[in-house]
Amino acid sequence: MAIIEFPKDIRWGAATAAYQIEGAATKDGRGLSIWDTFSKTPGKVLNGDNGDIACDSYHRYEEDIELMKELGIDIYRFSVSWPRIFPTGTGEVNQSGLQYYHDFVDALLANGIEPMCTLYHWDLPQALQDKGGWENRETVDAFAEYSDLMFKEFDGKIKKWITINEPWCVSFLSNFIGIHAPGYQNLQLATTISHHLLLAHGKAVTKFRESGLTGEIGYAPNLEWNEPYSNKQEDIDACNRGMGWFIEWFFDPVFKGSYPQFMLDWFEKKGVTLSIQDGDMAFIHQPIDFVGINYYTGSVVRYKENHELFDNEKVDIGYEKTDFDWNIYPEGFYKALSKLKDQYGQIPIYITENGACYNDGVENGRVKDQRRIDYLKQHLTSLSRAIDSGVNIKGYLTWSLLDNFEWAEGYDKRFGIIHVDFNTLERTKKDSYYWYKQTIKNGWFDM
Ligand SMILES: N#[N+]C[C@@H]1[C@@H](O)[C@H](O)[C@@H](O)[C@@H]2O[C@H]12
Repeated sequence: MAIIEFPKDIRWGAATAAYQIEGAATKDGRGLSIWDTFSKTPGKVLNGDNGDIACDSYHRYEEDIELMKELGIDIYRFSVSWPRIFPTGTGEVNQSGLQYYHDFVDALLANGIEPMCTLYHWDLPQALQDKGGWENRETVDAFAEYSDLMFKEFDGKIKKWITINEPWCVSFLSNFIGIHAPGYQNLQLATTISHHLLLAHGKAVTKFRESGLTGEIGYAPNLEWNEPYSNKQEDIDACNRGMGWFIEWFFDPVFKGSYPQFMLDWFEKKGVTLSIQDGDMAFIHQPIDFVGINYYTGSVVRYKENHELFDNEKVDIGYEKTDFDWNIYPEGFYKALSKLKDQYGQIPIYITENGACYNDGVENGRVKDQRRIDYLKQHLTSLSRAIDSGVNIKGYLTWSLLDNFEWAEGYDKRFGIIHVDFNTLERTKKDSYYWYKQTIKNGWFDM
């Protein structure tokens, strides 16, 4: 067997998000979010599930923190529910919402766990959506106002900030593919929103820098790896378009100051234009302290004329799949991280999400999720290989600490290393929890 070892200073953590775990959807002045609306729209979420209760972490966070402490993580990524702070998105602040996050963050710190705070993990205040949501540039300014308040309110307590989680999901998955809130299917709308999200990121970074507060700030794009089916140029180009949707489209503006021309050209062919106002790119392109990478899967891709958005198709060559039917593709993790290093240099990277959906249940008080352990071993091996090749990895946070509300899949898809019974809300540590705990303690594992 091979020993896979990690640098002694790597951070080990876990991640969640507000709408997926908190519940208490109408408690203590919280306003409605687009996911409250979407999840209660018939047919949008499997089994009609919603986040009204979720894991009830709003009331049970002390138990969750005990589980984190036992696990041995030293950093925990969570998100703030924007409508818990600004019930209508701007204007009057909900002090109860601020107090909740103060109590939560204080409890993390008291247990030696550093908070990594995501400001936007998809739960846009419905009141802002009613005024056009991310298509409306006023939402960009509202996000900057919300971010500025959070920076100042939690100065000294939170020192790692993530502006936007997975802008590709917020823009294209939610407004072109349409399976996430608010559920539109309009490529021009989605592309406009992708720009406004990056602008919102940039304006929040500006607020952070202007505040002079201590800490680091970044964003958390997601990416999939596309492997060309052959070395034919048409297959290579088809792959690059598919990956360009995730990588160059959301990285070039931040790290190079402009959108990738090959993607602009392709979108123009599809009748999509990008309206960039003077000064936008300067906001977007300003330096950040780290980038969070969310990686789950990859695919073999080939050219297919006039097929879908990028004239390409995924080819099933028999990769094992998770219970979400996603390819298990750890090689893609290494290749994607290497591509980022080659294209964007030595940006500090936190793996802010990596994990797998396996729906193993509790049997005699135990959850035997060996498939999740195997997934984590494979991907941490790829991560170790990336570190050895010089990729500037600062930490690894698995998705997720808890089984939780998996968006359009509701509670049907389980990503946690801790099982949650959504009837009783009882937490059960899975075998993968114990494996991850030992790996964190050792700083290595036996492949
Ligand atoms: N699906 N899936 C699991 C996971 C989702 O639960 C997170 O909220 C997202 O940031 C990202 O999509 C990844």
